[in-house]
Amino acid sequence: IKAEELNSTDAEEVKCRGRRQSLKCNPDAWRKQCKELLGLIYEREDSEPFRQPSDHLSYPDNQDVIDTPMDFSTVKETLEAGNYGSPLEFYKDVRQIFSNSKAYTSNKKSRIYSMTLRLSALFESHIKNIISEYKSAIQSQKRRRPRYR
Ligand SMILES: COCCNC(=O)N1CCN(C(=O)c2ccc(Cl)o2)CC1
Repeated sequence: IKAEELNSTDAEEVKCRGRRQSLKCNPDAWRKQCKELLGLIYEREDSEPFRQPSDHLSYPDNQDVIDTPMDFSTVKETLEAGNYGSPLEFYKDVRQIFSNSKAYTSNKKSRIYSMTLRLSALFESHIKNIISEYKSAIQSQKRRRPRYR
């Protein structure tokens, strides 16, 4: 069979199988990428208040009870234990950290809250590519399922 006779999905698959597992085709590449992203976050002083679980109760202006506490050490442990099934689950937990801080503070100018704004800008700029590469790696692994009427 000639390469041009393959349809796009098969061609993708052949491309992925043939080549050593490059980032594009490797559905597990996201774990390492998320670890590196966490490293970037830990380098930022802005992450300091979020590296450990916070005792929310001791903060006077706690508007809402935080029903899902989250912090970066918990995210790090979950990732290193292999307990995230996809970068989307990682994304969900990290976003929880930022939304807790927002729910937490009464004034949007609070110092701690402004730290999460800078952190989430950094996070969002990196996580986008990790998730889209993951989705395309999954696509190229998928066999075309025959459609049964
Ligand atoms: C040194 O770190 C100890 C653990 N962290 C911690 O206690 N906190 C971080 C989470 N947090 C807030 O996001 C927040 C928003 C507005 C106000 Cl105020 O606080 C409350 C305080």
